[in-house]
Amino acid sequence: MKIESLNAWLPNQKPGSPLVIAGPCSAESEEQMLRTAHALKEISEVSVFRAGIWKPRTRPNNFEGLGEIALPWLMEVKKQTGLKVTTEVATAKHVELCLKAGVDILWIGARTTANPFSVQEIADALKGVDIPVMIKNPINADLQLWIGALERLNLAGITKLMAIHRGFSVGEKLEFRNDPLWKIPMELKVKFPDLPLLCDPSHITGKRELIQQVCQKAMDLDYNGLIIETHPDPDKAWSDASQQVTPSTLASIISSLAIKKESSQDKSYTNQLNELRDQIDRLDNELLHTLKLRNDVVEKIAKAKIEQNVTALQKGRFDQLMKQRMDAGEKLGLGQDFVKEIFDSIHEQSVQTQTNLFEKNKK
Ligand SMILES: C=C(O[C@@H]1C=C(C(=O)O)C=C[C@H]1O)C(=O)O
Repeated sequence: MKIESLNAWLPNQKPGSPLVIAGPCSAESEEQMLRTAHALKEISEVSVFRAGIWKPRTRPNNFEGLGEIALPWLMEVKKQTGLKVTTEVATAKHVELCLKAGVDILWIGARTTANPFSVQEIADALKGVDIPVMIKNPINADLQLWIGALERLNLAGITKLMAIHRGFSVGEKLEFRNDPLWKIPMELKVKFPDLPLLCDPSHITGKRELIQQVCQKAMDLDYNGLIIETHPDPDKAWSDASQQVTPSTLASIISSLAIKKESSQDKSYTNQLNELRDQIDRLDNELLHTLKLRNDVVEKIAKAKIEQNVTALQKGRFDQLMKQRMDAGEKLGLGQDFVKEIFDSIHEQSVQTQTNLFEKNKK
């Protein structure tokens, strides 16, 4: 993918400080938007104003956004405050209306990203247009679908692309509204290092009290920016009331953040890091060696099972083993989920090794 860096098209963005996009979940009135925008303008880090005009809702008969009539209000925000403005588009018609009005940045929502037909329709409507587009992760935990949407826009000639991490629907009751599954955006960042990545803590948490901690985590993971729902009177918001913050809360969240740099040239730091990374390299090699030894034993077990015509999977043994490993891990201060994930993966591979040998032995 050919992606332009943030600074190439947002020249006022201070290098090293996060891009902050803020504004209400939904446009409710011109007065509400201007009031929010004027308060946001006073926060120097905020450079883009957001407001939803077309709202995809899970169930019918909920507030679905005011639609087209709110577009001139967005433009009035831009005129009065100088902030760039952005809204969500889900159809070619939305794109056409936004382009006609002069909206600066578009975003594609999580439900739309999940549907390649819709993404392609938007990409086609943007052919030959030079406008930044932000793409939220699909609601389901599918990195390829997210990449696919970015590629569709990129193939249509959009090079000012950004990804927004808003968490994933996993259908379980969680502390957060959407499961962040941090490893998915991290994989995206490693795969496309030039692609700016923003965090949407409002949709991840669903609760305003948890927003600060998620913002800090995003900064610790080297995200390029934040998109945070902000409302002058959050409890009275027409949508997503519990996750919106006031402009003054937003200001204190932003000023509380410890912004880290990507690297440091400090001599004693680099020396220390090199030594510690040597240790990691050695330990990882030992881990690999141990895994190879374990695999040799698994192969011996497979041969014994072939003789006796016994199944590869032994649920009782695995349950017992997992319990013991998790207890032992906990005593060592390792997280239970971490230990479980590792042994699940080792076990899956082990069973696979055995069934491959069973198969080979048949021939
Ligand atoms: C290796 C075995 O086969 C499978 C793999 C296991 C493992 O890798 O530890 C454990 C139980 C079995 O499901 C075994 O039966 O011991």
